Amino acid sequence: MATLPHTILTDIEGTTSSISFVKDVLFPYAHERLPAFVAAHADDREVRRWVDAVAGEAGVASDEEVVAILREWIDADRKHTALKALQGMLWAEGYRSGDFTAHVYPDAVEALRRWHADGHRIAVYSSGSVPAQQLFFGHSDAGDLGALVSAWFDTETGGKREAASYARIAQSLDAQPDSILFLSDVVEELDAARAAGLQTVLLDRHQDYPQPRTGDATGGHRRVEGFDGIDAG
Ligand SMILES: CSCCC(=O)C(=O)COP(=O)(O)O
Ligand SMILES: [Mg+2]
Repeated sequence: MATLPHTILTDIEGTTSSISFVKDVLFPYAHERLPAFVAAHADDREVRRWVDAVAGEAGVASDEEVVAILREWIDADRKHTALKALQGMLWAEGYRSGDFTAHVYPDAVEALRRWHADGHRIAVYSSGSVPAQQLFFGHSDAGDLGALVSAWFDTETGGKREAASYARIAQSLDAQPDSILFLSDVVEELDAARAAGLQTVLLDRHQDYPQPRTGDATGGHRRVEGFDGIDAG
């Protein structure tokens, strides 16, 4: 990339961080603790808000039914805003008690630090809720990376496969779309970002995608295998 755009907007799972950490550590942690968590916090306003939202959407009445639905959604990797908000609350306990730290690829840590030091603005757009994103970067394997990120977006801004979400993010960042580079492992997300005028790069990490996505499978997006390839080419 000849000149790196001023703003770098990055996805998390499969991009800065391994899919396996999310699927094999975070999701099982939430799945196991969800019933006790909802029972213990049933009167907390934020918990109630999301539990009631799922109950209304699914047409069920009891918290136990909602919990069963949420656990099915975890197994199916549904990127539902209510699930993501509740997962974030659950993971808070795990990070604070030191049960795990968040995986961030060393090449991503190095590039994020370098871009930040060079004056680039770094923003995150993930299906994980904003509080979950902040916990993630605040408790990474490489320490607290939260200060590197100056803006956070989740699906309350809109779905990651919808061009309108990226237009909203550009507006919120007060930036021209083409001054933003979006990094993701998901071609459909990159397609949506490109349709909104953003620059795009596909992360195709061998650990996450053992079959390289080349040719048509890249969707015409520039493909790299790690963050060190982004401002190298
Ligand atoms: C930062 S929260 C953990 C990741 C997560 O729950 C998730 O759904 C990640 O999706 P992404 O949009 O970052 O691929
Ligand atoms: Mg991803």
